[in-house]
Amino acid sequence: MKKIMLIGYGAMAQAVIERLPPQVSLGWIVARAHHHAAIRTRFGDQVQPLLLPQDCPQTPDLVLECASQQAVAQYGEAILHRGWHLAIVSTGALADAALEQRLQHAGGKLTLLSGAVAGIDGLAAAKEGGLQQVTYRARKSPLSWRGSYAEQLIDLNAVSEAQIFFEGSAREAARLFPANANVAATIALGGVGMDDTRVQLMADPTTQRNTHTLYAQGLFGEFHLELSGLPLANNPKTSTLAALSAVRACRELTQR
Ligand SMILES: NC(=O)C1=CN([C@@H]2O[C@H](COP(=O)(O)OP(=O)(O)OC[C@H]3O[C@@H](n4cnc5c(N)ncnc54)[C@H](O)[C@@H]3O)[C@@H](O)[C@H]2O)C=CC1
Ligand SMILES: O=C([O-])CC(=O)C(=O)O
Repeated sequence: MKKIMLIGYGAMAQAVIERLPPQVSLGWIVARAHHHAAIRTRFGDQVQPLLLPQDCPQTPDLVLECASQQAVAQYGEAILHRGWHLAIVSTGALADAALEQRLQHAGGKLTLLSGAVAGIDGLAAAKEGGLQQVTYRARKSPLSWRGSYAEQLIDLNAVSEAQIFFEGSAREAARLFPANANVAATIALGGVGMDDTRVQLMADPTTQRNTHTLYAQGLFGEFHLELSGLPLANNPKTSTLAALSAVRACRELTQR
């Protein structure tokens, strides 16, 4: 039996808990203090709520970050420094170049989950031959952008047709939209980097989906990938596929 630590107790963490493979158990949840009573009530002694990963008395087989870019910045180094395996979904944290360097040199094992997008394997292969252009566009409902920096760029209540409200680099997108543009960072890290990956963010009142469009061109030829994902019921910002990529990381623990 493999025993994992989850960081976060929000929509994605709940979706992961519901789908944990049979040979994987949840041992610890790093969560804000106000979640601890609910965790104890739900899991009894089986799962220990923690304020910090470092409070864990054992070595988890995997630490699964499903919380925020801020959580990666706050705990990432300490986890890796212990030699533990950390898988992160809030990949946009690596838009902070200094943090990326610290995590790369901290030890342990860092895995970037594919999250809400597909095609990163092909993009990384294409990179071996040289990539000339990588662009990414996210199209989500106005509801999915609510509470984000988008509110300063567009009137989300008044948007009547699909509208691009942000264009810039993956680094800018990931930092300005920490709960919405991690995919931009994932694509950047697999391809031409944070500064050369061009990103468009779009609000579309006619959609209920989170649609990710990836275009890459290089020596290999070109590809155009469009993924139309269903958001989680509890968080319209987050695609179901992102949670499933975390479940897959758990399943892989049992397949080694
Ligand atoms: N790579 C990808 O494709 C995607 C990545 N994400 C990332 O996953 C994160 C989680 O998504 P959801 O669960 O839907 O968000 P959510 O807002 O429903 O839940 C986040 C949870 O993490 C907790 N949290 C945040 N920072 C924390 C910290 N420093 N310490 C302890 N707990 C902390 C919050 O209290 C909350 O319980 C997003 O914020 C985003 O960074 C989300 C969607 C796609
Ligand atoms: O789940 C999604 O559709 C994408 C997302 O939030 C992100 O890239 O951070």
